[in-house]
Amino acid sequence: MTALLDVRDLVTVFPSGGRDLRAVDEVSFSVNRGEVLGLVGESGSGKSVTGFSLMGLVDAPGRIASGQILFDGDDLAKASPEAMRSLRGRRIAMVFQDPMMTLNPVLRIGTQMTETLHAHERIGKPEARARARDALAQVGIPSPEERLDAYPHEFSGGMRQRVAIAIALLHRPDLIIADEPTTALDVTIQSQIISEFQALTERQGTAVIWITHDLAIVSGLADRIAVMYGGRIVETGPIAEVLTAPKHPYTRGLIRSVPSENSRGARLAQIPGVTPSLAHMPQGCAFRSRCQRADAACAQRPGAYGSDSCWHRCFHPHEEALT
Ligand SMILES: Nc1ncnc2c1ncn2[C@@H]1O[C@H](COP(=O)(O)OP(=O)(O)OP(=O)(O)O)[C@@H](O)[C@H]1O
Repeated sequence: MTALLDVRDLVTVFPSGGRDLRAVDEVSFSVNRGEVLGLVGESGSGKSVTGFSLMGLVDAPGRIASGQILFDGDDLAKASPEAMRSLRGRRIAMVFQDPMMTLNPVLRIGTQMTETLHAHERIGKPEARARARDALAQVGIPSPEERLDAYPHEFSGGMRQRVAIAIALLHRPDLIIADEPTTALDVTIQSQIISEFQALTERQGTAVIWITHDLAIVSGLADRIAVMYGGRIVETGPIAEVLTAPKHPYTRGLIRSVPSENSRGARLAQIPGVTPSLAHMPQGCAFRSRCQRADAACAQRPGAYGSDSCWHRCFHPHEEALT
């Protein structure tokens, strides 16, 4: 089966001090139709910049320096700004941590939704309004007909994020990139929105890249996982396989730092040290400055070891399952 999205050796850079700093460094992964990929890593690991690269939304002077983003056969890394504008929202949509990245504060919700329907699908006003109302109802907005006439500030944070999700789903895109969409919300609302989002995307057959620093979120949500560190994917595979027998020391550290039922009250094992800044990324394996297994070999850049669908980048991988 050909993947819906096939990202190959993607490099996205931000120029600084006369150098191109690699925020995304030779990243490769694929997403099949209807599949959910969890893109996980600590703050600054390059998850959002990967998402923005796929959407053609990297802030200048940042740019995609090399690699391919094959989406349904077309290379988005080489697509014109016009082609990306036509694709965005319609075939690939993004939900951000802050819903105001999607919503225009001075326009009524209904106007925003019907304008995008008109622009992308050329449908008339009454039909667009009905579609917009149904989309709000689908994400659990009460009295959707009346709420179409409200402004974004008249919604609570959770409801505003629901509206942003409704807009992302409006054109039944093939792929949604969800960038920490529930992080700013309280835990109960968070889990409600996650399960509603999951049900809706499943019903529509939408593929999802779920970006998060929180492994607990993706463990119940994703089919596959890709773990990022220092702009690189260090391990990827089917979620159950990676979570039960993580090979990369960084993945193992992330899993150990997630609170579980059993660990309540116990000290969690934090990964010692901090993520190096882009300007000070170590040569070779980016994790080696924090890794207890690192030795001289790790000054070289590790290749991808394993199978096409399940691999890691480590010279000293763990072989045993987690206990
Ligand atoms: N517009 C920009 N200009 C310069 N550097 C940037 C820009 N955007 C991101 N970066 C840098 O790129 C690196 C990756 O950032 P990114 O936001 O993708 O990380 P992340 O894993 O999504 O973290 P978070 O969870 O905090 O959003 C960081 O070092 C960040 O400082």
